[in-house]
Amino acid sequence: MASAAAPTTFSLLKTTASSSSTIRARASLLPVSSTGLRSTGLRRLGFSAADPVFGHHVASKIHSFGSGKASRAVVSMAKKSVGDLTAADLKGKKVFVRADLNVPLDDNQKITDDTRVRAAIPTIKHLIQNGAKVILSSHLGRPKGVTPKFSLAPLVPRLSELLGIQVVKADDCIGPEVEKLLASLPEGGVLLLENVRFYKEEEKNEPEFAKKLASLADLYVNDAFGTAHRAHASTEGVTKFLKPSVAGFLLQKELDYLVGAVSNPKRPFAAIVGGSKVSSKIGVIESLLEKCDILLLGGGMIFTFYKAQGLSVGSSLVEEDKLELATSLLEKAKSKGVSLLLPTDVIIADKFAPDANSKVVPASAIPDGWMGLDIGPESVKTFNDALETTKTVIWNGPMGVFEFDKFAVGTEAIAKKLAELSGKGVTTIIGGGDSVAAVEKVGVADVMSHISTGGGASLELLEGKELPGVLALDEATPVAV
Ligand SMILES: Nc1ncnc2c1ncn2[C@@H]1O[C@H](COP(=O)(O)OP(=O)(O)OP(=O)(O)O)[C@@H](O)[C@H]1O
Ligand SMILES: O=C(O)[C@H](O)COP(=O)(O)O
Repeated sequence: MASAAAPTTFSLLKTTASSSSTIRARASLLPVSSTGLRSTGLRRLGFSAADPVFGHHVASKIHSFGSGKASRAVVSMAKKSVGDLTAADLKGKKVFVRADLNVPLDDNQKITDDTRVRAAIPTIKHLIQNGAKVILSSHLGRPKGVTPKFSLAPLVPRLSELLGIQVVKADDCIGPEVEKLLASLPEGGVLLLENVRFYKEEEKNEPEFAKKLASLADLYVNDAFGTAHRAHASTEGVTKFLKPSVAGFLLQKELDYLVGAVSNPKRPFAAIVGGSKVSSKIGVIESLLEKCDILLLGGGMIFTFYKAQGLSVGSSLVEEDKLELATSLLEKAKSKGVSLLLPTDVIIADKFAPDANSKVVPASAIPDGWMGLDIGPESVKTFNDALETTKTVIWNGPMGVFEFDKFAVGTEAIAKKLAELSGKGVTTIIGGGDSVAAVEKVGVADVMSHISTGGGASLELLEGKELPGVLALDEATPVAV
């Protein structure tokens, strides 16, 4: 039986960089000088300190992965960028922009989190400032046919405010009404199409529907990172009928961090993986084990690892059919020379509820009838000490049931630690989903190097999968900066 008195640590840190041949999202890795890259690269990507989402902190850090003479940066994902298009390419042109404006709305149809709207702005601004006519498209929710509560109408005021122009809204996404509104759209104007998922053909990626969408425009920009893992008509099909088809600034930034910084990190590189179940994170853990030096595990999945090591876990969440897998992941970490840390103490509860009785116990001493709902203070300290040594950190999945205040301490402590490290120049990447919600809850989202706007899409990228919405875009001509 493994001792629970100290973190389960395997081997020393790796010191060599992983091979980039494992990256399947086709990063274009170009050599750069240690100083000359940043401002040029940033201008090329269209970021500025004034951007609503990409503030100075993020802008000043992007594209500085790696270190020393071997320093290399991901200039693009080998995809043509909207930043490559100038006024000569754009003036008077109708540009179909697929964004992910799938935002949460309250019962009064008010946007409760506008992150995705703000994230879409740099691309749209670049286009309108260069005289293009922007046809803006998105889905919202998962409607089955035309469903008023999934209309994109609530997006118009916020988009108009952020862009500083009145956005025009169509009641359809194809057809004569859209064509009429487009005919009267001025250069620098934005026409927001209705929810593209009101047509079942969208998710079926039907070529005839994609062709109709494409027929509205002269060229295509995909900036919908959150939907890039879907091969739908507006994310993939449309590229077959519109050239050029290029990546927007948000899509590029997501790829630069979630693929670029992760596959070519400044080292030591730590990955923190939490969440509920190990089964939903197998791909992510296996992929990160190829790249990281330190792996910290938290969340509900740790109990499957404990049980695999012969510890009793009370009524904690356990996936009985994943015990062998947990053992093989521990062995894999060891063989790869990755330092894998499991929490040594946990906060346990007598029921799954916000008002449960709770106490801190060693991971080896969870009594029957109690369940682990957070990592304990000793583990937080051990994790923080390990993180202190790093230069790049990626985090996916909460350390505990952070929705209940009593069990949010471990998750919040990690969020605060990453914020502190970010302030010291460590590249900090929050890989989507609930960890983003946790970082926002603590109020430290602004200081992280990158907060992904994608849930499923970011997980798939971290698993090393190719995203159809990215693959479909035109290849870039590599440019040395
Ligand atoms: N010890 C635990 N026991 C049970 N559930 C837990 C535990 N720790 C964390 N969770 C739950 O895990 C959930 C998040 O897990 P998930 O795997 O979905 O993470 P994620 O990848 O960040 O989110 P998403 O799936 O939205 O991308 C949270 O709702 C949290 O309450
Ligand atoms: O919110 C998301 O993850 C994206 O907008 C994709 O939405 P979907 O899971 O409904 O395709």
